[in-house]
Amino acid sequence: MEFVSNTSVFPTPINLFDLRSSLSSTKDTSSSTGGSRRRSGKEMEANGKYQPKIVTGESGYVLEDVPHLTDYIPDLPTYSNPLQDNPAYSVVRQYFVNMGDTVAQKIVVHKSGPRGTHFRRAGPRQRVYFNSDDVNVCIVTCGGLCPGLNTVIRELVCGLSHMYGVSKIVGIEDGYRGFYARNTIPLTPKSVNDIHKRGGTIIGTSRGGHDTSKIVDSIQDRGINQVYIIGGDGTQKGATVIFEEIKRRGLKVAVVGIPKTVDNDIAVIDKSFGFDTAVEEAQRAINAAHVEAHSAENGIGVVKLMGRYSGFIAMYATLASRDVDCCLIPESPFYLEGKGGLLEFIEKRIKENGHMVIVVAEGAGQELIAESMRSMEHEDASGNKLLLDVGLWLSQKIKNHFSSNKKMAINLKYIDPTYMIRAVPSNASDNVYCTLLAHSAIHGAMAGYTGFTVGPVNGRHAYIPFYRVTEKQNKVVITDRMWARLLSSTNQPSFLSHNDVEESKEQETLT
Ligand SMILES: Nc1ncnc2c1ncn2[C@@H]1O[C@H](COP(=O)(O)OP(=O)(O)OP(=O)(O)O)[C@@H](O)[C@H]1O
Ligand SMILES: O=P(O)(O)OC[C@H]1O[C@](O)(CO)[C@@H](O)[C@@H]1O
Ligand SMILES: [Mg+2]
Repeated sequence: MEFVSNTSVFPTPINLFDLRSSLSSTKDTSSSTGGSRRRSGKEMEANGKYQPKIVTGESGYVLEDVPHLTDYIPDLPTYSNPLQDNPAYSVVRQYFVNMGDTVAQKIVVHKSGPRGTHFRRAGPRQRVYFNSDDVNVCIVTCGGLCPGLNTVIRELVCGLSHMYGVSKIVGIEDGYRGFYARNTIPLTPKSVNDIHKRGGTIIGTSRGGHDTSKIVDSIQDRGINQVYIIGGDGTQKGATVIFEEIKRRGLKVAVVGIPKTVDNDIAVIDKSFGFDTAVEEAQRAINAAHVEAHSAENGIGVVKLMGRYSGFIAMYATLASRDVDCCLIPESPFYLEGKGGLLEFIEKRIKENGHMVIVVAEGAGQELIAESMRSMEHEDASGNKLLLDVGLWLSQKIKNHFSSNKKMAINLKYIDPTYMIRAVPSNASDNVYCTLLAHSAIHGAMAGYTGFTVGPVNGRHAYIPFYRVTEKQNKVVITDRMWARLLSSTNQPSFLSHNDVEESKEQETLT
């Protein structure tokens, strides 16, 4: 069986045979939310922190379940789901999710291998734990911008209102600190009707300012009982401690995380919303760099894209464009000078083609820059390390290289579209994805689940415990096929020695 590696929590393996009847039940009854809820006694550590709900079954099946309000508030009343009287949904055959449905984390399996980790399938349940008239919702957005934030807000408001008849919904202004330092913004289907056409977030966002007790005081004082928190890995860590404090106080408040990251660095989920839009927008910058480079003698276009610790945007934008000669990401160390170095490659490519385009993710080569510049080790308000500008640094290094000894006259143009790619509204497919995320989040909260993040796992939306999306970041695996595809498409050097490759493979096996 697979155990989570988070050291602050200790999984409790539970045999599926004890729970099979409730897990496989097709009907949601007022006394059952699924088998795992019965184990509430085992779920608390001595310090009161959440302990993962692990259910094991035959052939190495593991369910990493999410908390439920009834884990710590017994005998909560249930209500029939208003969706069954909704003309749009009542006609759908099997609209309610079977209580035993789970989603596999790994879909490539072997005949004799274990079935592996599963998550509870997202979707509406026959019985809900909130009476629509009593629901009091708040929505907050935290961290950096991402295309689709407004769409998620819109779909939360419209979904709550149209599917469950909820009318008390407010936005918390400017991120976590807004809970205790700002007024709330009332949100109605009418007021959010057009917001998906705009970039940014209409309720504002911020970094830093997470004060757990002040936030939970504010939730309690306002009588809020469903909290939807949209944000990246830092935000989901913040949501975890809010959930723990709410549980410690014994409040009937569902805490739901909706993962947001333009960098696509959140683990477990297939892809984050806004990522596709960002990759598409990055094409415009790469095209411009290509046009400039192609039209000049020995033209070089350098494009810096976002990606603090994960180079997904740079990798996908490069693969999509086909005009890029070299892509540099944080996960793949490179070096400039000497045999097999970047400068040698640039010289060769310019001689061959007369121009070239380089895409660099903002987190690439940070150790190299720190070696040649005095690093100040600054952090932002959330404690994220502030990066040195790799695009400017690289451009200067290339210029210096070619001007030294009058090697070759080059024409270099540096394009930095980083904020432009995340400030745009989401594209069509991201809009649909945001709708599904919002709806899955609403169904989960109404069904009494809490302390979870929602997201697609192998194409199926699932409820994922917070610790699984915060324990590690999603990164490009440079020994995977995708990075190999990129290397073969750009024909750039891998900058890796045999030892580096072996080390990287070892690390991947350990995680
Ligand atoms: N370990 C933590 N515990 C509690 N709160 C946290 C933690 N880490 C970050 N936060 C809070 O979460 C919010 C967002 O964090 P952060 O600025 O790191 O953005 P993020 O959610 O990771 O999104 P992005 O992808 O834009 O970086 C901030 O208000 C920050 O104070
Ligand atoms: O300037 P800000 O708002 O702190 O955001 C910059 C960071 O945010 C991200 O876009 C993640 O949201 C990173 O790619 C980037 O480093
Ligand atoms: Mg982050």
